[in-house]
Amino acid sequence: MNGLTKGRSAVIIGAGQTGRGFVARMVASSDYRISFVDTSAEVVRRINEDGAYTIHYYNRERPPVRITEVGACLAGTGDATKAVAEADLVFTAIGESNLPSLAELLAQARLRRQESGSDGPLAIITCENGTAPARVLREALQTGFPEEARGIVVSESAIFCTTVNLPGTRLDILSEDYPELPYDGEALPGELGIPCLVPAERFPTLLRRKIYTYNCISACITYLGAFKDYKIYAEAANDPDVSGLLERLAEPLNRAISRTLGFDLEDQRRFSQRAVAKFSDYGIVDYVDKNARDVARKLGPDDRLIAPARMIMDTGGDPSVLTLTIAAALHYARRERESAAGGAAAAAFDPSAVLTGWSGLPADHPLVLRAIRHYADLERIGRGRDADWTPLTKGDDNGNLSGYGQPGGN
Ligand SMILES: NC(=O)C1=CN([C@@H]2O[C@H](COP(=O)(O)OP(=O)(O)OC[C@H]3O[C@@H](n4cnc5c(N)ncnc54)[C@H](O)[C@@H]3O)[C@@H](O)[C@H]2O)C=CC1
Ligand SMILES: O=P(O)(O)OC[C@H]1O[C@](O)(CO)[C@@H](O)[C@@H]1O
Repeated sequence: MNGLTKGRSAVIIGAGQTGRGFVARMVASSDYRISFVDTSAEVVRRINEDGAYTIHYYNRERPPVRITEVGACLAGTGDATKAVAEADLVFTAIGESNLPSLAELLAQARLRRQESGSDGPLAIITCENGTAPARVLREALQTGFPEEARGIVVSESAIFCTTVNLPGTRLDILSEDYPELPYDGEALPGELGIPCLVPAERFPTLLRRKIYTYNCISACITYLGAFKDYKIYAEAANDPDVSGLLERLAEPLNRAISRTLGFDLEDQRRFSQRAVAKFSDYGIVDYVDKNARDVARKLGPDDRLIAPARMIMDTGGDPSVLTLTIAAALHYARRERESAAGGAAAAAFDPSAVLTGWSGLPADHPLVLRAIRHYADLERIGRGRDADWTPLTKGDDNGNLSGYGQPGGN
């Protein structure tokens, strides 16, 4: 225990699977008191009633970790502002697209801090899957609260740890045994007193690489797996059609990322192989639907499918595995709309309009045209594990999928 850090306070905004199940474990290994802020009254109530919960590992040989003496405040209350104002370190784990909604809370907390004479900056670390979560939060702060923004430092981290709620419990978590949280040490210099937090340089580039490799591969497993009607994530990853497509994706993706972001190709290959190996591990029980949430975000211009597909095209590779995944993601979005509207929205779903709206690409962009053709291919083949995917997976003489030819063609 580091005596210098004794009595410090950490606030984790977002008491969900990552906040409660991973970030808290990273912080609990140091001498910070932990409190949560969440919009869910139910989660806040449970944390305050129980004051503790357990993180179990997929690897049953590792003893579970008990997180104790925790409390929580409901977002939007004075208690939440007070907790953030008094915090030595604040984490967010609420989803990148929700970050702008924190600007007011953080600005009020900063003001309160100043008024109470404690003038140090409010230090935030985002724990979100996104390509630029710190920028998203900084921009919201600067737009809405330019004065207070000057006293708020925003760093970002990369989450490699899979966590799921443990069914049948109030707050317990099932977690991968991941030991550390890498974060942007240039944005937040200085000793934090939390050994599991590892500062890294060039962090915005590292985070983009993570989203465009690890989360890109994950999105392929998820949406292709969802179209085949898998529920368990590792089963989807081990499906022969899906794993064959991942193999086909690996080289163009690795070359594109290595060239565009400046990583050594061999190192990039190992990085992507590790991701595939993890996602194929039946011991890490994760769910297709959990990974499929928020399709609009995942089809955004800078996110895990569109940006790497463009990088692959720009470096002369075949982006068809990604355009097929984009098509499967559109089918997922359509099914979500249908079930929300009781089936009524089926006829109204225009995949091209949805994709151009989310991705920002024009309707005649080669990636959009390919994805829309794949959308029709998938419709023809039909859902389920027994559908014959040979027309989609066999590739042409040049190794391109579906005979769609070279990049730039459609
Ligand atoms: N669960 C996982 O395995 C992984 C999650 N992540 C990332 O972690 C972040 C959180 O994801 P999960 O924990 O899985 O989601 P989750 O849905 O389990 O938890 C999110 C929590 O944030 C709360 N929340 C939402 N908006 C809020 C706001 N404005 N203020 C306060 N609380 C708010 C929700 O009520 C919920 O309790 C996301 O950015 C996700 O991409 C990254 C890698 C792995
Ligand atoms: O909110 P997102 O971007 O789906 O991220 C969460 C997912 O990311 C992963 O770490 C990898 O896909 C999953 O374990 C997790 O469900």
